[in-house]
Amino acid sequence: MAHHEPAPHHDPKHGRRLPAVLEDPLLNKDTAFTEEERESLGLDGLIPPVVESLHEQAARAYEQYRRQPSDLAKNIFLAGLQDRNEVLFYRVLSDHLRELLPIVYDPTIAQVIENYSREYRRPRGVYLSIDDVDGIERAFRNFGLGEGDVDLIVASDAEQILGIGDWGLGGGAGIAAGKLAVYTAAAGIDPARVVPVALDVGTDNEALLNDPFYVGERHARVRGARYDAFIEAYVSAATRLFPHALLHWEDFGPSNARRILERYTDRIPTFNDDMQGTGAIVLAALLGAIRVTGERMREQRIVVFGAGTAGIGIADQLRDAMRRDGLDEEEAVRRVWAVDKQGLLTLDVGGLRDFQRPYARPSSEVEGWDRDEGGGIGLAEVVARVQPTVLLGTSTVRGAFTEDVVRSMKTERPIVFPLSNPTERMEARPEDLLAWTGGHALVATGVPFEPISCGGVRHVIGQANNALLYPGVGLGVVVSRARRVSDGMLQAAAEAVAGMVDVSAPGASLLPEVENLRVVSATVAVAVARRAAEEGLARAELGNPVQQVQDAMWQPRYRPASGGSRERR
Ligand SMILES: NC(=O)C1=CN([C@@H]2O[C@H](COP(=O)(O)OP(=O)(O)OC[C@H]3O[C@@H](n4cnc5c(N)ncnc54)[C@H](O)[C@@H]3O)[C@@H](O)[C@H]2O)C=CC1
Ligand SMILES: CC(=O)C(=O)O
Ligand SMILES: [Mg+2]
Repeated sequence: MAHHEPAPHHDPKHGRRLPAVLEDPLLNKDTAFTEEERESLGLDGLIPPVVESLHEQAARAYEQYRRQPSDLAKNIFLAGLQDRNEVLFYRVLSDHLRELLPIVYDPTIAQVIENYSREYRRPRGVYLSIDDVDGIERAFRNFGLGEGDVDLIVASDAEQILGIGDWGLGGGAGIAAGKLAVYTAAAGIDPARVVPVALDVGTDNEALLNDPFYVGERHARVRGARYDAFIEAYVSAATRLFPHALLHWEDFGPSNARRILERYTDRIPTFNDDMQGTGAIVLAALLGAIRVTGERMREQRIVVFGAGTAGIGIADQLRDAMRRDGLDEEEAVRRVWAVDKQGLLTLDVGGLRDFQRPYARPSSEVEGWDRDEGGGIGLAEVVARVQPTVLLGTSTVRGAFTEDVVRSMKTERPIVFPLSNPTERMEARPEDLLAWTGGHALVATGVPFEPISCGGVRHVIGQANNALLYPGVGLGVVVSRARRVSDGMLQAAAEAVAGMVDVSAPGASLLPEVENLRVVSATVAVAVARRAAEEGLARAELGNPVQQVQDAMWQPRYRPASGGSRERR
């Protein structure tokens, strides 16, 4: 190579280096660089001579994708594409959203996370360690974005990834990147203005601790004061460096999830997706379901199976919805029965968590109810006694909603949402729920399903996954520059989603279809931004929110290249 002219950014001390635009996935266009760009950027002879359109590149990439032998391989292929060329990655993802979302996100993301260290190829985002609290600010600075350059940060400590438990560093890195890919595909959040953050506090997962390939800190999870100090250091560095950013929390353990949200929700724009995003999307699905049954929100009797982060997050939002429909706080709380490992939560069961306590029932209410060997009141007994109209699953217990349990709901149109992810954690499969109820169950699930035929009706299964909601919330916050994420903004998001659904045809989905995700997200964003303004929380002027949301949405298309600068946009 010594006899060649040096490449534009050649530094002899460091050997040969490709021009920066080919190495930066946010700038790279590969065969789509025009003749003029190739000349001005010093790319002549470094790319095959053909000049292709994004459309042509996307067709090739999709062919390559289709040839991958497994879902995990497909995800790894797409991650490689994202690392080379983000515009092309998002073009392919957007063009085939329904097919690719389950590969980039739920359910395949669970496998990606379980295999993170073994399949590790290159870094993405910022890795923060509890063993180097002083390095937090440096890590963010090294990422290369300045004040005003960041709209959104997704952080996870991976204690409760989906329903698969503690996955340490790879869990945090994997879920943060996956959630952000959905933000961009669904709501056009600019991929140059986001940061995925893995908060590595150790792991209690023995398989990881003993895996020679594990890339995280090799010690047990740190808890208590040191944990809180680490979270505080993360929040203060992030808000100091990126004062406009929305801080999104994902897949924390139940006690930390709630404690962290409560600590910061009145101080900064922040939200917990598992508690609030899930609560709002389930509210949206339930609003659809009661339009079918013709009942009111305040009339529902709701059994929540799995009273953790998601379960109680949902309960809180449904309680608030019943209050808005005329019940007082006490009456609304009394229409929710929470069941966890101990069985029905009553005031006398051991191990009640703070956030479960409001839903725990007085013991006098359950006198004479059947108890199992351990003394608890199991789901079957609760359902038989309560005769709920709504049964929600956030337990991670596969198959917990048996035929007997569902039949004993005895209501004509049982509303049953097995929400646990990934697929092998679902409380019931939708085809079974429909078969057991002669097609009468109103079903929505956390993972996607193809439509199901039952009794001559084609049932479209709504995906009650927070992915249908949080991207629009994030976009609404970004556009309005909201100071906080309020309950009113989440309510507005839920109602906006519900308002997009027509449930009049038999078998209709209770939620909008994934193909329409960009429309859903834009609609949610407008509703969220408007509510932020009404509540005095918007820092941006909102003259025309519809247009402002549209203008803010990043599109996967190439922009004219502007020299070979390594500056991120
Ligand atoms: N569809 C969606 O958008 C979302 C779904 N989820 C799913 O919900 C599930 C739970 O997630 P998190 O709430 O974050 O976890 P979590 O750990 O906070 O909650 C799970 C709860 O289920 C309880 N549980 C475990 N085994 C049980 C049993 N045999 N009987 C009764 N209860 C039992 C646990 O004690 C815990 O309270 C996961 O599968 C997750 O993927 C979570 C967030 C969003
Ligand atoms: C969807 C989601 O956030 C979860 O399962 O944790
Ligand atoms: Mg989650």
